[in-house]
Amino acid sequence: MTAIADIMQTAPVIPVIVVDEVEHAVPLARALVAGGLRVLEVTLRTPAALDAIKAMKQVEGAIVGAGTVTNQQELADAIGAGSEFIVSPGLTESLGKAAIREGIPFLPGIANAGDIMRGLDLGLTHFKFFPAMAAGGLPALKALAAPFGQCRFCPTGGITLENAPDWLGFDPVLCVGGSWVAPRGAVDEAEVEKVAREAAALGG
Ligand SMILES: O=C(O)C(=O)C[C@H](O)[C@H](O)COP(=O)(O)O
Repeated sequence: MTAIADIMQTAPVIPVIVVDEVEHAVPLARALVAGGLRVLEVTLRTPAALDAIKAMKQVEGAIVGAGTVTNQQELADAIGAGSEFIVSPGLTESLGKAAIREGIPFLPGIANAGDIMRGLDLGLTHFKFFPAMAAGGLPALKALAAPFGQCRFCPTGGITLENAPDWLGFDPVLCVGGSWVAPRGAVDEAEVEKVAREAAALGG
């Protein structure tokens, strides 16, 4: 199993995906992977999400995980669907312990020092900074990261092609998450691939 640090360093942008119709899953994953974004976070926000995860895993090169995992039941469902990593908007002790017990790469959300300290208590060092822009943007993450030199981050929430380079220029940031690369609805594969390619190029 790939460690969360490796997953975070696979591509500079993790698409945050909302799938309403399972038919959209494979074309979307195919276009994103073709554009160079291999790590795909499918949010458990829609009834189609678990089937979308199963379907996307058939796309060669895709590393498919579940997002918006908020409790142990959702964790079990996500793992059952074949998720290769788990993203959560926040961090509870019960979810953190369960993810560690399962041995699945886990990226929980943090937004303050207490959240980070709860993660460190569990042995976690890699976090999603969420909601990145609303929680104070890059100045907030710089201030938060300073006392926690061992931690690495994936800012998500309000990230765009335009502001992503600023975030990625900060050393503790390994990647960013964003929905801008994965529009909802019917998939124009050529267009998604083009937008993904621009995002993948942020990695230099
Ligand atoms: O669903 C989750 O688990 C979340 O944590 C929320 C998402 O990460 C953000 O909604 C993505 O933010 P945007 O790129 O600004 O659309």
